[in-house]
Amino acid sequence: MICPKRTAELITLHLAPFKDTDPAWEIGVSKIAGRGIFTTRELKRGDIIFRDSPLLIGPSARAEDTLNSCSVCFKMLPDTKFMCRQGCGLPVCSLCGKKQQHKADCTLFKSWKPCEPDVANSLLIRLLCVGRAINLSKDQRDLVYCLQANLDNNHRTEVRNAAKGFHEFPTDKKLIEIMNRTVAVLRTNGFDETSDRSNDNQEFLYRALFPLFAIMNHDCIPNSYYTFEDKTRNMIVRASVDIPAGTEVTTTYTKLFTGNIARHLFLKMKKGFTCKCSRCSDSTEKGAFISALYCRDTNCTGLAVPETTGLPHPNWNCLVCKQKSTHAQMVKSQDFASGAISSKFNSKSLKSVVLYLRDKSSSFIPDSNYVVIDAKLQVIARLSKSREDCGDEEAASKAKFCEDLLEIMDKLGLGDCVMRTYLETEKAKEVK
Ligand SMILES: C[S@@+](CC[C@H](N)C(=O)[O-])C[C@H]1O[C@@H](n2cnc3c(N)ncnc32)[C@H](O)[C@@H]1O
Repeated sequence: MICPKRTAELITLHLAPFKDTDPAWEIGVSKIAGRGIFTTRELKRGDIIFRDSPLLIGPSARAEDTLNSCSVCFKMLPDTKFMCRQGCGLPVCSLCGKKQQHKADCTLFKSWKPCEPDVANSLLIRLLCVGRAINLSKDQRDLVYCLQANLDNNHRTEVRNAAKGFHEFPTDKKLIEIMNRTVAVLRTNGFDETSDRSNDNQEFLYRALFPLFAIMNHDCIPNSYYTFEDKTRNMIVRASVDIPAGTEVTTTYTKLFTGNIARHLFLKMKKGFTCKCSRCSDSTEKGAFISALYCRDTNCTGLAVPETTGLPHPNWNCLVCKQKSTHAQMVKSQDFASGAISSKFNSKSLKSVVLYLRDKSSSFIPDSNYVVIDAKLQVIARLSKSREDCGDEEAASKAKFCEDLLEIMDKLGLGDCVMRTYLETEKAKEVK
């Protein structure tokens, strides 16, 4: 572990523009893992803990993304003629094309001679965030190197694959090492392909490295949440709940509404660790029962929950009749319920989905299960855009769905977060 003091020095330099003379945070040794962030004073729910600005940022440009977003401001561009005319292979808007940032990017990419500069190539565009590390100052580079980098077998693939899109990609070992290291740092700490940040209803057109945020460890019931300032893309981290002085500040790397098994798998596969937080050690997830299914015994009305062994295929226990089931047996019920609910969505009538979730689905899957939660979230999102074929009755159900999800959040002990604000706002729209 790199010394918390040196990390704090470099981060303080990076955050100097915020002129925060009395920070509410400090970096220390964590009981969860390595370094962590701790409060220097008591904070109330909603208080700002820190602001952070991206040390590196670039288009996310994953294979499945549309590539016509500006590589500097990330605004969506028209579908055609969005590539830089200077031949660097990057999409850019006419305003940003004149900015210093694009000039530096353009010079760098042109020097590597893109093979097809007029064609948007996701591998090349995605590499921009990593390439920008080459032009960082010494202190900034030291800060990148100061952050944890989980060096798995794949971390060299990104640069190796993108290199094929250039005629003269650098062969200098030091430059390649900087880029590979940056990929690993982004994957471990950043808003990157491996992070599932849509949890809080926030979508990202970019990948970015926020260095102070990168020191925060994960908890499935975090005590902080983040939002972004529209214009600057700076991050603001606030207390979700009241936090005593000297407490570790945590965030979540997963969606808030996924069950124990799915979170375990995600954290293990994508982040390389096993979470041992209080939610993960409780098969009922604090009584929120997000993974729970009905007991397989048709004479029993109990809920079955997976054991908290951390295994991908745990045994399940009924909390009433104590019947044990294998994971394979329970997955059948889960798959049946998912199939039934998604076929309703395929029918295109939103009204029929709402009525199904309101009156029918609880006969075969508990309302607390994440499949139902996901379906309710989809209904809320669709109804917030348009009424489709729904009337007042379904609008009232939307308010009820928001209430159901807020209740689940309360059971989990989740305080303020973007999801809570969203659900409260959507509920208020229907309750006049
Ligand atoms: C974004 S970093 C967090 C800061 C890190 N502790 C450090 O010293 O730089 C993410 C890494 O921290 C560790 N980590 C974070 N939360 C954890 C948790 N709840 N349990 C175990 N390890 C965790 C994992 O190694 C993970 O890959």
